[in-house]
Amino acid sequence: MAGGASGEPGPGAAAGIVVPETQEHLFKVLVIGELGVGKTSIIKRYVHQLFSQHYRATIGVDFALKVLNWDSKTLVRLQLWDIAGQERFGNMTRVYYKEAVGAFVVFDISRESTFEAVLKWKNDLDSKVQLANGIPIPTVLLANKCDQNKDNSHSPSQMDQFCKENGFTGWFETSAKDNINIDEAVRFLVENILANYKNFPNEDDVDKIKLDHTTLRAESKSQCC
Ligand SMILES: Nc1nc2c(ncn2[C@@H]2O[C@H](COP(=O)(O)OP(=O)(O)OP(=O)(O)O)[C@@H](O)[C@H]2O)c(=O)[nH]1
Ligand SMILES: [Mg+2]
Repeated sequence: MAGGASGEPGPGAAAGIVVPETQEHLFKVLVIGELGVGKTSIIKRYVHQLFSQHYRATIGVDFALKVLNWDSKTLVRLQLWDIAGQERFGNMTRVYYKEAVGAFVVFDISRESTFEAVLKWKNDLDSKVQLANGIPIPTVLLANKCDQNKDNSHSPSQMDQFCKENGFTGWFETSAKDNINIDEAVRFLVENILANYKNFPNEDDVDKIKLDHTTLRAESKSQCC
């Protein structure tokens, strides 16, 4: 245990605690797409289980945090960046996209023009943020407001093809109103982010975990002594 074969007490033992073996990840995830497609509503539904019909446009960027007990050894902190639709015409997206490891591009199935803008968002994203190995960050397409009538029907196989051709990891029909497929879409994105992480661990993240454990020990010490 903490003392090890040498008989020397380990750092956890010195502080009177056992350092947990949980891996922690902090993932920055972007939510982008045209005005009014439901980005804020999807995040509110996912994080707070709330929905409102009332539309208040996001100005600039908003944030939400969701902590996921992914499995018995993995804790994921998802930092969701809710970027205003009107930012596509601004010049801040480069700043907002920095260090993101995953993204959702959202459109509204009842407004075809928002689907037409999806590739503008995807191209903007890919030109401004990549993984350390230069490949695009995993990006999931969300066809939101699936509780409404469709403006144009793209069949599932057409959507599959669209995703394949344009570098989307996958797509989901969602409804923030009726809570359809939102948990599933997030789970799918996180699985893909974690798969990348396993192949190319991000050193900053690893350092942060080390720091967290050091802090934990320091805090425990200050409490007990
Ligand atoms: N029927 C229906 N309405 C939705 C859904 N999601 C969002 N809405 C409505 O669509 C409107 C816009 O939603 P928001 O979440 O504010 O849209 P947004 O993408 O954050 O918009 P910006 O902040 O301007 O970029 C609101 O009136 C919501 O109530 C949905 O799944 N179904
Ligand atoms: Mg918004």
